[in-house]
Order: sequence, then structure tokens, then C-alpha cells
Amino acid sequence: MNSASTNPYISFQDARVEYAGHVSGLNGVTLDVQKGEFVFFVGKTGAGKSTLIKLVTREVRPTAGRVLLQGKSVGDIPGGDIAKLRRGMGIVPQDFALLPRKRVWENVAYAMRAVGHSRRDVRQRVPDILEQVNIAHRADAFPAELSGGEQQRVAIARALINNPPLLLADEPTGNLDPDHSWEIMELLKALNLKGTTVLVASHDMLVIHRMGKRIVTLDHGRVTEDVPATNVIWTGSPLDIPTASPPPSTEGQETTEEAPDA
Ligand SMILES: Nc1ncnc2c1ncn2[C@@H]1O[C@H](COP(=O)(O)OP(=O)(O)OP(=O)(O)O)[C@@H](O)[C@H]1O
Repeated sequence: MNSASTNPYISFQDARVEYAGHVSGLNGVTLDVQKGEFVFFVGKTGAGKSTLIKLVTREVRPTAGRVLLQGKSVGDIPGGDIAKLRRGMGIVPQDFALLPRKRVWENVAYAMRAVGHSRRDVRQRVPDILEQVNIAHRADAFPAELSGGEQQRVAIARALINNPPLLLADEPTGNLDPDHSWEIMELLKALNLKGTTVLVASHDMLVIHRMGKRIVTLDHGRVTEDVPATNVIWTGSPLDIPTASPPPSTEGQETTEEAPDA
């Protein structure tokens, strides 16, 4: 899964982002993600985790440096091709962004129709997708009738409509209790085992350390630590696990100061 490759799937090359008003979002991030990897981006509030994800989805363009997805500079993709770029990835937003007046199945169906799937395709695929994220039993519920964990499952279901090879999730367990957080992580892990590359921005250190996946730590827009995956599979309850510190960093990323351009 995490095999080194000469052609990384995603490559951040001294990526910098300066938001309006000289607010620094990223200060020169250089790191590679291989196809099939599962990577957590961690760090304090404002460290740059969401910005890193938004560079890949092209919600944000680098002010300097580059982000390559399969060798192509995401920042240089013409505006007209951004929708196509995003159809090739599953994006789970921080706030779920579910449509409140549509039932669970309609939320997924609507998203499929919006990106051009036929009615027939929708009819066939929606039940499978809901099954995949274990929410089929709540297919007729409205979002307000669901728990936070269930809403998160619907948000993930919606991100899976195109069978994306890449899944990006921003704080997928942000408002969940430890058990539900663990369930969501298990779901992401299962998708990753099927070959999906998964990038997750999260604060949830309790769960993250138990996943045994690569952990990239950001601080003030820079990578301060990059701990490779141990792939220790934990099969018990998260509450039973002895808390252990992650292994020491072996792949810290160096960054350099450089003036960004517009
Ligand atoms: N649209 C924006 N306009 C201006 N500044 C922004 C914008 N988005 C993010 N920032 C700033 O960029 C920095 C990095 O923000 P980012 O959202 O990437 O951090 P984060 O690590 O995801 O934080 P959190 O854990 O709170 O979501 C912060 O200082 C933030 O205030």
C-alpha cells in the first residue's frame, strides 16, 4: 500500500498560500503522498490542515510553489476543468453540507444527478453506496433525524458517488464521541484497503494514534513532523487501548522561506 514510488500520486512542492490581508495559510509545504496511502494531517487550529486539502481540491490555489496530482499542477488546471477534477475525488466537507429537506437517499441521489449520472444509474447505485457506509437502514430519514455519526456517513456516501480513487475529509470526526469517531475511521480504513487514497485533516489524536497510519503534523503552515504508517491494526474498542505516543519522526520535512507571488 504505502510503497515508495518514483511518481508520487500527490506532490506538494514548497506550496505556499497567502490569504487576503497577508494571512499566511501555508508557509512552504513539501511532501509526497503515494497512491493508496492513508495520511492524517494534524495540528492546532489554524495550522493549515484545511488549506492543504483545499489545494488538492482546487478550492485554493498556491500563491507560490506547486501541488501536483498525478504529475499535473492542480493550480494550473483551467477553471472550466475544475468540476472534472473534483469528479475524480470524493470530498467530505467539514460541515457535512447535507440538504436538510431531502432524505438520506435523496441527498446521495441529488449529488449523483448533479454530476450527470442517469436516473437509472442513480436507482442502481444509491442503495449500494448507502450499504457501503452502513446507513441503508436510515435511507428515508431527513438529516435532522440522524445522529452526528450518521450524518457523517451520509456525507461520506455522497463523496463516494463516483467511486473516487482519492478521498479527502476535513475533520470527519469533529463533533463525534469516541465510539462514533472510531466507526467513521474504520469506514475510511475499509475504503483505503480497497485502494482509495485517503487524506484526513483531524484534531482527533486519540483515534489517529490508534489507526497506525502516516501522521503529518503542521504548525503555522509548515510541516514539523512526518511519522510513517506503522499499520498496526487495532481490532478492539478505542476506549480499551493503552495510550501510546506515536513513534518518533523519521521523515521531517524541511521548508524554506521564499517570497510568494500572486
Ligand atoms: N478564506 C480565508 N481567508 C483568510 N484567511 C484564511 C482563510 N482560510 C484560512 N485562513 C487562515 O489560514 C490559516 C490556516 O487555516 P486552515 O483553515 O488551513 O487551518 P486548520 O489547521 O484547518 O484549522 P482548523 O483546525 O481550525 O480547521 C489560519 O490562520 C486561517 O485563519
